[in-house]
Amino acid sequence: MTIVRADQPMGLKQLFDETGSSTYTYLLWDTETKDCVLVDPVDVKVDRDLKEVEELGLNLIYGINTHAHADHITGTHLLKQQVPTMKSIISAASQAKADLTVANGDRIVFGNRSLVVKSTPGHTEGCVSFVADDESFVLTGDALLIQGCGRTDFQGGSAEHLYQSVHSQLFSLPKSTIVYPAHDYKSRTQSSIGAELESNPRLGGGKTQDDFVEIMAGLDLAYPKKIDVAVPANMRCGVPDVE
Ligand SMILES: N[C@@H](CCC(=O)N[C@@H](CSS)C(=O)NCC(=O)O)C(=O)O
Ligand SMILES: [Fe+2]
Repeated sequence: MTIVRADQPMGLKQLFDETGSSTYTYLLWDTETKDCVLVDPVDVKVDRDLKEVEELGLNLIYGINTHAHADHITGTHLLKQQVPTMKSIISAASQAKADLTVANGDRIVFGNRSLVVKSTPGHTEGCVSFVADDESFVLTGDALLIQGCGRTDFQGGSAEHLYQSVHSQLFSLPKSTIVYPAHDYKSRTQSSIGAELESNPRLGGGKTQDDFVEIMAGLDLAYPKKIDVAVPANMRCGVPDVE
């Protein structure tokens, strides 16, 4: 049986990859049982992540990815080598390999705490977001970024799907829910559903789906530098190519 301690905050540490990807990795834990998960770990930051786990006296249960990333290799493979009991998790819709796959509505339980899986495709077909058991925060991956959103021009991306995902699955959360994205390129650390609903320049402030599709079609972004290496590796849970 899962006893949700919604009267106490979940342990949360936001960790940043300053080496190029500007990825936020999240260490979440049950403050009573010390069971923890890492969400969106980066390969070059695995030693830092494990040091955090050790210093806080935590037991690493799951290494979770919001999607098959295009800009960096996930740390889940390296984490599994160092913590063989840890299980990797990704969405079934991503079609990537992992020990466990999840779909909309599933609950990822660690100790007496949990994350609810929300299917938020559009940046990639398999993107999911994770809502804390008490709805105090949501990890949005690359679906919803602070005053922005994930691009929709590769990996089965679709501006129409992303608009629907954000409006139906994320903007329906309480306005007070804190938004923790997988990236920020301007040193911002968090937002809220209320703030994004009101002023996200792509998706908020009453922007229609047609407005959004036009905005996304005009972005003209350079492809991530590591995309050709990162996507195939991430489809294998971060296992590098073996020639
Ligand atoms: N410069 C970076 C890649 C930047 C990028 O494309 N970011 C993605 C998220 S990682 S798949 C994105 O969706 N950006 C949206 C935006 O509006 O910038 C690199 O080369 O690694
Ligand atoms: Fe991405």
